[in-house]
Amino acid sequence: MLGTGSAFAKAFNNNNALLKANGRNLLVDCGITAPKALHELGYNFGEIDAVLLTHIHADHIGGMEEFAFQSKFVFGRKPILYIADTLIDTLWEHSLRGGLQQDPADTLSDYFDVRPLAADTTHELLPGLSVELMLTPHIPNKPSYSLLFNDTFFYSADMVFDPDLLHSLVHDRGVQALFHDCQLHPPGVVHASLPQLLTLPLPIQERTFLMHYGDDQPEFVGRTGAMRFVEQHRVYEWDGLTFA
Ligand SMILES: Nc1ccn([C@@H]2O[C@@H]3COP(=O)(O)O[C@H]3[C@H]2O)c(=O)n1
Ligand SMILES: [Zn+2]
Ligand SMILES: [Zn+2]
Repeated sequence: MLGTGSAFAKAFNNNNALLKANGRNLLVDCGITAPKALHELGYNFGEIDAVLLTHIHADHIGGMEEFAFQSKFVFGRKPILYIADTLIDTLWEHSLRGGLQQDPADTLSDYFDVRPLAADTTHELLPGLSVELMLTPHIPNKPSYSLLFNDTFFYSADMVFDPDLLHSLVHDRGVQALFHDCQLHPPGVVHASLPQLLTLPLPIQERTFLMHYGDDQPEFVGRTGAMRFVEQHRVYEWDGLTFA
């Protein structure tokens, strides 16, 4: 995990991940802190093969300008950008164009190999790694897509509490682990709050790991029921069924 912090956290980096599969590197979101977070772990953007974005908030896309510029002008390559088809226009027109547009580069495709993803369909991202984008509620009229990797690992985008979805993932779809954003202090409003997540039944809590938390997270260790915190800079090994 490059970071496990909320949008306003200062003790933690933005909630972004580096997912490795068969020697390839996929960034899961690329927020404001991602360039420095990668550097802290000994990576540079030239080693990132692809990025997958969940939604258009700066803690999830704020590092994309540097990723684009470094890829084009430092490393001379065009990384793959996996993104929901509904987000492409907003990402370019309303977030990145102001910085990246320069003659003759006038589109997102001048910087990235853009691969639009339809929701509710399984897509192969890298050898051995597939994803299904699930539109999950975050802010009204603002699409945000949670991620289901290899049918077994759910990684929430920012989303409000949706216990029916979590129940269905575990009991109908056999999901083994859920990384979920968590607002430690209620009300959640645009995220699931810890008190809400604590109402989940034990079998779901046991599979749930909390991320996207605020700076006072250490005060909540031991107060999360059967749920555990995702830890920044920790490497989670995942064999398709379990984490270690
Ligand atoms: N309606 C909103 C919109 C945003 N916010 C806060 O701004 C943050 C943007 O990044 P985030 O990670 O989605 O978390 C959001 C809220 O903290 C909020 O609290 N209410
Ligand atoms: Zn966020
Ligand atoms: Zn958000």
